[in-house]
Amino acid sequence: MAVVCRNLRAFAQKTSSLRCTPNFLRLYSQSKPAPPKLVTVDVDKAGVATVTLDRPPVNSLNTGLLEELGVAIKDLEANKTRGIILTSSSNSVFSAGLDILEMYEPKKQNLSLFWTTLQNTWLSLYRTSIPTVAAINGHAPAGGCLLALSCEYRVMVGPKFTIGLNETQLGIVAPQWFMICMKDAVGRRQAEMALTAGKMFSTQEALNIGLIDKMVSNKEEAIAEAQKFIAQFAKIPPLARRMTKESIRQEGIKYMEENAIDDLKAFMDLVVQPNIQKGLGMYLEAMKKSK
Ligand SMILES: CC/C=C\C/C=C\C/C=C\CC/C=C/CC(=O)SCCNC(=O)CCNC(=O)[C@H](O)C(C)(C)COP(=O)(O)OP(=O)(O)OC[C@H]1O[C@@H](n2cnc3c(N)ncnc32)[C@H](O)[C@@H]1OP(=O)(O)O
Repeated sequence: MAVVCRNLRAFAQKTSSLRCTPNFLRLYSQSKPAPPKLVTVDVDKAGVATVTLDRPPVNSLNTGLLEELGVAIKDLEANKTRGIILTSSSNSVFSAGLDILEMYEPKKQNLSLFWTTLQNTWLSLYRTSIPTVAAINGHAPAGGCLLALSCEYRVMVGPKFTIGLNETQLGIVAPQWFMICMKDAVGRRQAEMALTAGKMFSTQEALNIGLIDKMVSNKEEAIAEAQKFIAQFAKIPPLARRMTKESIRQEGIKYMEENAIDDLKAFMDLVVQPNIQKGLGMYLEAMKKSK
């Protein structure tokens, strides 16, 4: 029932007029099949989970997908999974980042839920004691790059895909915790250059600055490399590993624990500004026209 309720809540979030009331749940569960899952989880014989983002066409991160991803991580932690490989069901996009439709002409309550779900899911992924690898099998702009950066190791299919925190190109500032993730991976100097320019890196460029750890030529190779990375931890005492990861990631963890409310307020205040709303509308229009 918990899973059904979660799925229904995710569905209700997609359809602003519906609410997850008991009556709605009863009526809905009697009359309609469950909505498709946005995240699938497959655990192999070695106990390694492949977590696949599955929200066509571009895995843009809406509240429903983020919530499912957060729940999947918690479930895998409870089941003592040996590793998590985060990947995409698309063969050209890992994730297009935050779903712009969640931010365009939003209801206040939905916007708040969206951002807190992003914060919580990010923190779950960033701090999980389970070894994490992003198998990046397509473009990964902005929030898509954030998800990859939150993993411990990044294998990317190249050479034609791009990755980066491109927020300044969109006229916005990446939140502090996005910046911390980039600094974690490439160091302060490269992070400053990447973020101020909002640079999208080719796979080779990303490899050169350490934004990704390995370039491969297809998804199967990416998964195999991810499995190899995870396998090395079989010989490492888990408590020592967990404490080391938690300690080395302290800046990001502490930042979110201490600033989640201010971060939410800053986001909410910014998004509803008329000039930002106008910009979002134009951006959506431009994406449609570029087809
Ligand atoms: C832009 C945000 C601006 C302001 C926010 C305001 C305040 C926020 C403050 C702080 C938050 C800061 C954090 C932001 C992080 C983010 O993640 S913002 C999102 C940034 N993402 C992008 O800019 C990526 C845009 N997409 C692309 O570049 C391409 O789609 C991509 C290269 C990923 C794939 O290309 P392609 O395969 O050719 O697909 P299409 O471009 O044709 O897209 C297919 C349909 O998907 C829709 N779509 C694409 N990206 C998004 C998205 N992020 N959200 C919602 N919808 C998206 C696109 O419109 C097409 O729809 P259609 O089929 O036409 O209906």
